[in-house]
Amino acid sequence: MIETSQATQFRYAAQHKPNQLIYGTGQTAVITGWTVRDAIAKHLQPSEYAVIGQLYSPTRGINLLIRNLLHNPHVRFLVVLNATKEDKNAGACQCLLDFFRNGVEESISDTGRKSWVIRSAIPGYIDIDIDINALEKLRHSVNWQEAKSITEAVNQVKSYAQKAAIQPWGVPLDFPMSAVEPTVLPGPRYGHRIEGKTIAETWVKIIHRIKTTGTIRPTGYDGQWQELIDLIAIVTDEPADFYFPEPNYLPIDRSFIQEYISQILDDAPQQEGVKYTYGQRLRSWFGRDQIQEVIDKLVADIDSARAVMSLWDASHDANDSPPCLNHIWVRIVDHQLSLTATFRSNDMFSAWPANAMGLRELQRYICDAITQKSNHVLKMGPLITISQSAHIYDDCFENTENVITSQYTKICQQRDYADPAGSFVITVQDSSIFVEHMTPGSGEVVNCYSGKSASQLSRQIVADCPGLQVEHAIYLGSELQKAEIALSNKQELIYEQDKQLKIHFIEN
Ligand SMILES: O=c1ccn([C@H]2C[C@H](O)[C@@H](COP(=O)(O)O)O2)c(=O)[nH]1
Repeated sequence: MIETSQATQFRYAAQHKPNQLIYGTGQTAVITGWTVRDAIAKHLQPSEYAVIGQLYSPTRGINLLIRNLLHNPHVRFLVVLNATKEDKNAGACQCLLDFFRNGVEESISDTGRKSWVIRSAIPGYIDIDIDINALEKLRHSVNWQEAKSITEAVNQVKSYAQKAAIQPWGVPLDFPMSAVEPTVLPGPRYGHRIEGKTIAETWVKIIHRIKTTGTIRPTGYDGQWQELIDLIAIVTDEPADFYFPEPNYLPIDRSFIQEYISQILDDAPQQEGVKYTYGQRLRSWFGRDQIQEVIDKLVADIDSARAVMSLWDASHDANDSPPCLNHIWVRIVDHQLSLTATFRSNDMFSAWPANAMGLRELQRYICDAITQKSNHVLKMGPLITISQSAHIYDDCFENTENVITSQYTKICQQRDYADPAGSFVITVQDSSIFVEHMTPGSGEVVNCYSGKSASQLSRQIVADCPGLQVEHAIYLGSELQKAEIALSNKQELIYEQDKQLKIHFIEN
């Protein structure tokens, strides 16, 4: 605390996310939720606030915010701006207010971690390592107010700033924090292809791939993430009403998705402090309704490869918060309508499932509209997302591990053996191994191989069909090896594909 002739000045010291905050010298912390923090800061003097910061998530953000407040006992006032649709969807501000209103109880988090759970309808957790007496002291020492608009928040901060300086409620407090250190397996950094039937199944495979082989890097947001570059996810069969697993291990539920879909499909007015919405970029930002234009274009020319929607605005987006979803492309092949969406940056644990469901709904909307406006009978094809920076934030590592542990093995067991690269029939005849390569559907023979060496045949097949599924390729390698063993012991062993080698009984 520094006494000056004009006023008492305090210095806010952030232990967490220090570069994401705007610092002042007053005694009021301003939490702006999803409203950009500068939208408030520009109406205030630094002497009127202690700190201004955003809060997005109740499960990830509140814990760090509370830790920072415990370290800054000079903060005696809190203004929580809970103004936008995004705040309502996320529930973080609501949950923070419930912390001050109702407190916490010792319980178990969604992922089975012992935590202080906020007494709120919205799940929010605080680390159990924090002393409950400190939490109670904080709750009772800070005067808080909810604001529903920027003006209301600004007025509230100004009115707190009128008060004479108050003593800090205690000394700065810090509590230990356990870090989850990931181990990383080797793997390619650039270009991954992951396919699944549903968004849920694909998601588990995605987070497994990133978590096991992603590079650990700084995020630009005072933390780290694990990242793969250019990850293509292909969802083939998401049902119209969306598949939510039971129990639901996704980070979203049906009610969230209902709200979220309108952010992609519907226009939204520009609002101070509120970032773009995808619907706004698609429907009106460039002075045109790009969704309608894509529909009209494909109705006029079903074979068009020009059905593009662009969300990146080169004249604006060098600035703060450019959209993560940048490009959408719709294609019709064999009466199947596919949609490919490119994200420059994608939070694969927390955001991808909602992004994918929102895009799937857009795909369905376009598919239905084209069907209605034309004579074409269309089926829904795959949804494809290309995530350029496909990352998982370090504060989600533990949740990610939990989902992988509980779901990944189960998902890998649901195999189907249909490889679009076709199938192979292996026989041992006379003095050679014969392999016929056939198409997946009708079983037409498209190639034949023969030889005595399993490794040589494997190499030829892999060179001709580099897109073989990994499991299929491993299977072929082991079958060919069995065939080679049978061939070199022709008197004693019989090879039959997919069966154990049989012993030849020679009758005397
Ligand atoms: O629809 C969205 C919107 C945002 N993000 C994530 C990606 C990044 O983790 C973060 C945005 O950070 P910047 O790249 O804009 O700094 O939000 C998504 O995954 N999907």
